[in-house]
Amino acid sequence: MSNISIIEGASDEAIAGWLARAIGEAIAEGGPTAIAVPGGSTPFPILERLASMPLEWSRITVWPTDDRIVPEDHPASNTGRIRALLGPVGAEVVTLTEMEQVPRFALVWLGMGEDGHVASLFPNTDPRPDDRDSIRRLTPDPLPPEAPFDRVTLTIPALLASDRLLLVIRGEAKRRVFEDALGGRGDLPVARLLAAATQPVVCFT
Ligand SMILES: O=C1O[C@H](COP(=O)(O)O)[C@@H](O)[C@H](O)[C@H]1O
Repeated sequence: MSNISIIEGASDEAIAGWLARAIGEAIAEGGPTAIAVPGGSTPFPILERLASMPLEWSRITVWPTDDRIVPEDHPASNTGRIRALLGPVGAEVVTLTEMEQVPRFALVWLGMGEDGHVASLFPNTDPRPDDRDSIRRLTPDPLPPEAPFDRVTLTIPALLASDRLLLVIRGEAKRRVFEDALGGRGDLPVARLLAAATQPVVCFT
């Protein structure tokens, strides 16, 4: 497991500031910069603040870590919501399909569900660090009631082909799941991901 820093009680503004610095550093190293960002509900207030920060957005390609198989104008579409915020400032936002060639990411930002899923790697899907595919289409079981759709997702090796990992874990129940994963207890997707990570990981709670 890699070097993990936990930053407690961070505001959305503080997390957006951290992201802007990390992305700015990656851009300064030259060339196009690919990042991956989560969906769900937690990231959007942070993304709203990030979108107003002075970054060279035209040099940034944004990949959703995962999405629900719905049209982009559906309220549950992660890609649609990310594009609505970051398209207007000049970022390229990728639509995740099994046909895409996945780059190495400067930064992968992940959320986590209370069931220990990261991206759309749900416990029933047996996500593996040695998966040969970078992107998979799958069906969560049980289907989460707030987003009961088939999914498309980056796999563990695609998420770990990154220079940094960031997690934002809010709420006591998620915190307990995360602490168990860190302590090597259980075999949930988040535990598998963290066990295989070698890059620096920052977790905001
Ligand atoms: O369905 C999803 O859920 C997770 C967690 O979302 P949150 O709303 O509890 O923050 C998210 O990370 C993932 O990208 C999303 O598709």
